[in-house]
Amino acid sequence: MAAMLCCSSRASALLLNTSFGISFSTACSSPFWLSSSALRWGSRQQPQQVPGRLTLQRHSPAVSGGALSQYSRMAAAEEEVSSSDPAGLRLWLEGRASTQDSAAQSLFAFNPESAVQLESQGLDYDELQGSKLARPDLAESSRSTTNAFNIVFVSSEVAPYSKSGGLGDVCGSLPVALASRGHRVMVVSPRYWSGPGDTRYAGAYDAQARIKVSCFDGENEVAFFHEYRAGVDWVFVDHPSYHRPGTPYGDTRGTFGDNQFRFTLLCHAACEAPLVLPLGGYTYGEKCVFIANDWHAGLIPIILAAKYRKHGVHRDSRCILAIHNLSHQGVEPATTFGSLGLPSDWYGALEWVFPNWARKHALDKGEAVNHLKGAVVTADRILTVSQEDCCLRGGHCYREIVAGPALSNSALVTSCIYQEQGYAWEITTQEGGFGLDGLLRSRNSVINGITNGVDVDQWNPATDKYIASQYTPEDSSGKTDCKAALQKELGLSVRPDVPLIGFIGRLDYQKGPDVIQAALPELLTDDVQMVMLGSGEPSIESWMSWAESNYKDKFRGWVGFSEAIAHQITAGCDILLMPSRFEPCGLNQLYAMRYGTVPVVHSTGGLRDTVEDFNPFANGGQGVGTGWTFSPLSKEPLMQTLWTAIATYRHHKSAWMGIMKRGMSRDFSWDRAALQYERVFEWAMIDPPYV
Ligand SMILES: Nc1ncnc2c1ncn2[C@@H]1O[C@H](COP(=O)(O)OP(=O)(O)O[C@H]2O[C@H](CO)[C@@H](O)[C@H](O)[C@H]2O)[C@@H](O)[C@H]1O
Repeated sequence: MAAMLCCSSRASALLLNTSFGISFSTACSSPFWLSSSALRWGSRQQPQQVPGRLTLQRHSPAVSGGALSQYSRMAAAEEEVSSSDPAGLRLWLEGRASTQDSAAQSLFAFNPESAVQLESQGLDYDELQGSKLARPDLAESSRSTTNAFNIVFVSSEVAPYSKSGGLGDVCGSLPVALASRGHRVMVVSPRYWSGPGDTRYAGAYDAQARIKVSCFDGENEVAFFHEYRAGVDWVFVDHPSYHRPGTPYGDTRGTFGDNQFRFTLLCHAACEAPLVLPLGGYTYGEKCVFIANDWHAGLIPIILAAKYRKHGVHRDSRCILAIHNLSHQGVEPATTFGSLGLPSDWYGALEWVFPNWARKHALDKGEAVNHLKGAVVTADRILTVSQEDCCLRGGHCYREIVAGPALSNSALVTSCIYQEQGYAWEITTQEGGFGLDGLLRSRNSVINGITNGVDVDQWNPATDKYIASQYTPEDSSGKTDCKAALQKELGLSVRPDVPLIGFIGRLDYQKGPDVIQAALPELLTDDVQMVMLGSGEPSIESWMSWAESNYKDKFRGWVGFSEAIAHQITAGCDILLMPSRFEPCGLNQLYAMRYGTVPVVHSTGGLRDTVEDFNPFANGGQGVGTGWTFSPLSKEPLMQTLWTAIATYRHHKSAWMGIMKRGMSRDFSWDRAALQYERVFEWAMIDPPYV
C-alpha cells in the first residue's frame, strides 16, 4: 500500500486535491499527503516539501479584533513544524495537547485514514499521537460521511455546561454524533460562569480572540473560550452579562430583563466565531452550515444575509433553523429593533403585529419584533425535532430514502409504523403553530422533521453512575434495586409490588402538570406511589408540597432541578407519565424506554411519534408496543389509560416484561438522526441562499 501511495498517480491526485497542512517526505521519491479529507478544513496552501524530512504546517489566520470590517484584512500567518523523525512530530503534538490546542487532537481524530497511511510508512501511529491523544476507532470509519461539512451549532444552552431542559441535551450530544461521522463541528454557546467556584468551564481556555459587537447602543467586547472534547470544538462566548447565578434565562426573581441583549450578542459572536477562531490551526471559514436553535439563535440567518453575505462574506454558508420549542419566540417591543445591530431595511423580517385582542390598550398598535419569526422567514431550511409525515411525502418512506440500507430492518419498521402526520406537520396547523403556522406553511417545502436521539453514554442503565444498580435489557434485575433505593430515598415504603409512577419536567403549561393535579386524588385511591420532579409555575410547586403533606404515604413532590434525581426516577419507576399539551419531541419518554420504564403519554407531537401503543394481540399474540398513549388531554382518558397500564403491571407480568424489553431494545442513538441531518445539510448547500 505504501508503494502504491508513494508512486502511483493517485498520490499526485491526492497531492493536488489536498490542502491540509501535514506532509511527509520520506526516502520515497514522491511524498504523499496524510489527510485526504483535508478539503473540509478550508486551508489555503500546500506546505513546502522538504525531501527526507517530516513537515507539518499549520495555517493560523492572525486574528486582529475580528470585527467584520477587519475580516478582509486578516492575514494568513503560517507556522511550520519540521522534524526529521516521528519523535519530533510526537513532541509537537504533545506540546499542542498540553497547551490545550486542539490541532493535535483533531489532526488524527478527524481522519482515521491517516493512521493507516502512517503505518504504511512504517511509522507508529500511537507513538506519534502521544499518550494524551485518543486514537479513533478505525472500524468506525465505515460509518463516516462521504460529504463532510463545517457545522456551527448555536444554542443558548449546552449540556453538560449549561442545561435547563431538552435543548441542552440535544446540543450536547448531537454535535458529538456528527463529529464522529467526520464533520468538523463547533458549538457556540454563552459562558454562564458564576465565579471562581464554578468548575463547569474549567476545561475551556481563553482563545485569545476579542471582537466588538455593535448593538444596544454600544460596542460590546466579547471573548471566546474554547474546549476541544469528544471531537467537537466547544466555543463559549464570554461577556459580563452571562456571569450570573440561576438558569440560562433567569433566577428566583424571574426571567432576566436583558435576555434579548444577551442572545443578540450570542448571535453576532457566533457568526464571527468560524471566521476568527483558528481552532486547531484553522478557522472554519466561510462555508459553514449554521444550526440556529430556537429563538435565542434566531437572528443568525438575518445577520448572515444582512451583514455578511451582502459584503461577500459567508456567501457559501447556510443556516438551518432547528425548532425545539415554538411557544417561546423572543417577542420584544418594536422599538428594540434599532438596537439589534441590523440594517434598518431588515425590519420587515422581524416585524410582528399582535392581533387586536392581544393588544393592551387603544393606543397599542401591537407592533413588536419576533426573533423566531425572523428566523422562520429567512432560514435556508427548517427542522423540527420529531418526524414529519412519514410515508406520506410523495408516497415514499422518507426514512427509507434518507437512511437507505444503513438502517436495519427493525429500525425501519419501528420508524415507519406511523402512517399519520407528525410534528413537522403539526406546527403548520393553527393549533400547533403558535401564530407562526401561516408563515411555516409558506415554507413547507423546506421543513423536515428529525426525531431526536439520546446521549446513549449519559443515559445508559448499564453504566449510569447515578443509579443504585446497573442493568441491561438481557438482565433487568438491577431495576428492582433501583426501585427500592428510590423508594427508600423518598421515604416511601419499600415494596417491589406497588406500581411506582414518575413525572419529570418543567412545571408549566406545556408539560400538563395541572392535568396530574386534577387526576391525583383519584389515582391515589389505589395502592400506588407517585413522585414528581420539577420546578417552574409557583402554584404547581406549592400544590406539590401540599400534596406531599396530604398523601404522606403515597406521593412525593421534589421541587428543583437535579440531574441525579432525574436519573434515579427514570430507573426506579415502573411508569413515566407525560401529559404534555404539546411536545416537539420529548426526551424523557425516550430515556424511560431505555431504562425499562413504561411511558404513558398524551398522544401529541414527538410523544405520539416515539411511543408505540401496546397491543397484546399483535405479532401472533406476542404483543407489540412500548407504552400507552391517550387522547384527548384530560383527566378521564389519562386515568383510563393509567388503570390499563397498572392492571397490566399487576396481572400480566410477562406482557409487562415484553413492553419493557421492547422499549429497552429500541435504537435511540443519534446515529440514525445524524444520517438524516446530513441529508438536510446537503439540501441546504445545494440550494442558493434563501435571502
Ligand atoms: N427538574 C428537573 N431536574 C432534572 N432534570 C430535569 C428537570 N426538568 C427537566 N429535566 C430534564 O430536562 C430535559 C427535558 O427534556 P424534554 O425534551 O422533555 O423537554 P424540553 O421541553 O425542555 O425540551 C424542548 O426541546 C427538546 C429537545 O429538542 C424537545 O425534546 C422537547 O419536546 C422540547 O419541548 C430532560 O433531560 C429532563 O430529564
